[in-house]
Amino acid sequence: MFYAWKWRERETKIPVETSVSRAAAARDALPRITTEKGGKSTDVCHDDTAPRVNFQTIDELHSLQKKRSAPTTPLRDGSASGVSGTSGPTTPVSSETMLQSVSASLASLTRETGPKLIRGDPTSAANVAHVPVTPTSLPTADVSDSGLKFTHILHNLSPAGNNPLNVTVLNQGPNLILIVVTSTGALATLSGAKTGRSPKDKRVVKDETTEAELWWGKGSPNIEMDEQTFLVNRERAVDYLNSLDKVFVNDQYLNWDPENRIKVRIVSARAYHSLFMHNMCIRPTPEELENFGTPDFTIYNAGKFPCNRFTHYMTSSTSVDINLGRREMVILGTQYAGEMKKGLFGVMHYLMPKRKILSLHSGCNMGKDGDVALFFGLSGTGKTTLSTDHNRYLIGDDEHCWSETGVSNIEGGCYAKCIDLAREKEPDIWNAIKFGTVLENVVFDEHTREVDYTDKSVTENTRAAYPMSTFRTRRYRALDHTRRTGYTALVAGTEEGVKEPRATFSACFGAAFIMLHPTKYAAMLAEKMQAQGATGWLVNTGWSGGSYGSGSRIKLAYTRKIIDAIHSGVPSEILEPINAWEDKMAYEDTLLKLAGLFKSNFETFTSHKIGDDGKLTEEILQLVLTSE
Ligand SMILES: Nc1ncnc2c1ncn2[C@@H]1O[C@H](COP(=O)(O)OP(=O)(O)O)[C@@H](O)[C@H]1O
Ligand SMILES: C=C(OP(=O)(O)O)C(=O)O
Ligand SMILES: [Ca+2]
Ligand SMILES: [Mn+2]
Repeated sequence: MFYAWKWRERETKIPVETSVSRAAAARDALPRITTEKGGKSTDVCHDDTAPRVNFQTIDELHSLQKKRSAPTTPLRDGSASGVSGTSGPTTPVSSETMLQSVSASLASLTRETGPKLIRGDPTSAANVAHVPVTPTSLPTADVSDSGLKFTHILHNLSPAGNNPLNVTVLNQGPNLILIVVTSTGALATLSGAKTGRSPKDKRVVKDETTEAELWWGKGSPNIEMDEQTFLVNRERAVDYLNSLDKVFVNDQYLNWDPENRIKVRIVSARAYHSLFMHNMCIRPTPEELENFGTPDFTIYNAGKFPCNRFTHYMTSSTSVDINLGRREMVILGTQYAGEMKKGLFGVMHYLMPKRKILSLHSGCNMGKDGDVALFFGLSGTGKTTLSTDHNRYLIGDDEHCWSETGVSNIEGGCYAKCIDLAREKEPDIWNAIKFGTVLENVVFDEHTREVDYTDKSVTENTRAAYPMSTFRTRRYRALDHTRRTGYTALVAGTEEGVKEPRATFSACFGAAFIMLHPTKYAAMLAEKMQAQGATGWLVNTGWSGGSYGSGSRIKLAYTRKIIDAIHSGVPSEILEPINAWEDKMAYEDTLLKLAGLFKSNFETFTSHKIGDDGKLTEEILQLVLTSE
């Protein structure tokens, strides 16, 4: 059984041949299901009441972000220096249709049919476009205060032009974390207490369909919740959003392949989240926006507003909930913007394989001759850095789809780690940090507003989110040759609680985002590599010359040279890692240890059968066992 998504579903069969060589209109609410109650998932969930290392209060967090300095250039504190812009809507979308659609998205499931909406910024009354809205309900006994007021909708704002995002940003009030314009024009902000993703707080609704289709249990990133609990959290987020004076709404696309793109709506409380998704998702043209219609998937991002810990399945005040049946995601108790993009990536990991399209956690670029390279790796291994190559066209830095016709980027922007970012080392990323770019959790000088990229006071996981239009790019391109490079490790910072690199075998170089069993993606990868004659390379972008502690991270310049060598067809023998280790015995020991970890990790997958006869599982296992 498939969910009734609005697009044409193609017949999908999991390919069974392998061998890696050269390689809908709203679905009715689901029937309530019963799930095991009690402490089933206590081993995977965490308690976030542990004291923070760096800050205890919002004021302390703010003071971490601002470096003390002597005021050389007097700038007026906080306010709109260097910022201009007028308020009011500029998108030519049919206002009434959009408002009705957003009102339906924000409707409480238990009270009014939808909030009363007005376009524009309430803080600039003169410029607000009042659009007549048909009253959704007359006051009755169950009406709420939020049903009596108007909510201002800031729809598809962009950072530039006549749009008021920049002004809006600075007008969020004293209790909220603000955005500050830095010396390059990039907008710096804080994500609050959570500065990385919260995989232990991610929940996926288990219903009769997802129970059968998704990967559950040991090793899986999908921690179950039931439909009813999802609705409780959804209502919590919607009620919170409806209590606000203004709400940001982004209507955008995912996937540059026009045949396989989906329409997403992001409803959020903070300008920063709206601007982040404006940069990260594909931006519709005014005409496309006019005819946007009903989104295929909606995110309700309540940001800092927490979940209720007395709610079933909740083990902290953060909850990131995905409901594939309702085509909705709810975010409570975290403002880290990466949750939104990676949440949508999970949705693509569910939808695309149904259409025989392989979703990939990878960077991607293309040479002048049309050769395509995919860079697989967990967070911090270099997908963004290495796919941003001055001599090649950037396709995308993180999320791709490999279909029969080519590789396409899912997103419209990049999300670069910027710890220790330097102009000389990474000029392209450096230059992308300008007006419109969102800088998350970086530290800047309070007077000059120059960013200090070496400063980890807030977090090591500092980020820059910028639109792809910054680079020479090819958005979508038929595939000629694919070279595959891969390495996996878990670096500090991107996930809460990870403080130093850890050896890990993350299925598909991104187990946190997959929805189906890893062997399904593995089978598709094997088939596609074989069909396209793709070559795979394992490139170490991590420790060289010894383990973490004694060795050091291989220089970025050298990694780039190795990748250049791969592109120009150098023989693989010269790229032997043992040559870099002085202590050959230590190398052998580490290798053996790693092989042992790899083998025991793989045992998780041996029980899973693909296809009717499990032949593919056996073949993959055979490959693993003979490669020792
Ligand atoms: N040899 C190397 N190869 C790739 N990145 C490196 C290397 N040495 C250091 N780095 C740094 O590691 C980080 C890689 O992060 P990023 O490219 O954002 O990873 P990902 O996109 O895979 O999460 C960057 O800060 C980069 O400067
Ligand atoms: C944004 C993320 O991805 P990456 O670190 O791979 O860029 C993340 O994992 O939160
Ligand atoms: Ca987190
Ligand atoms: Mn990245």
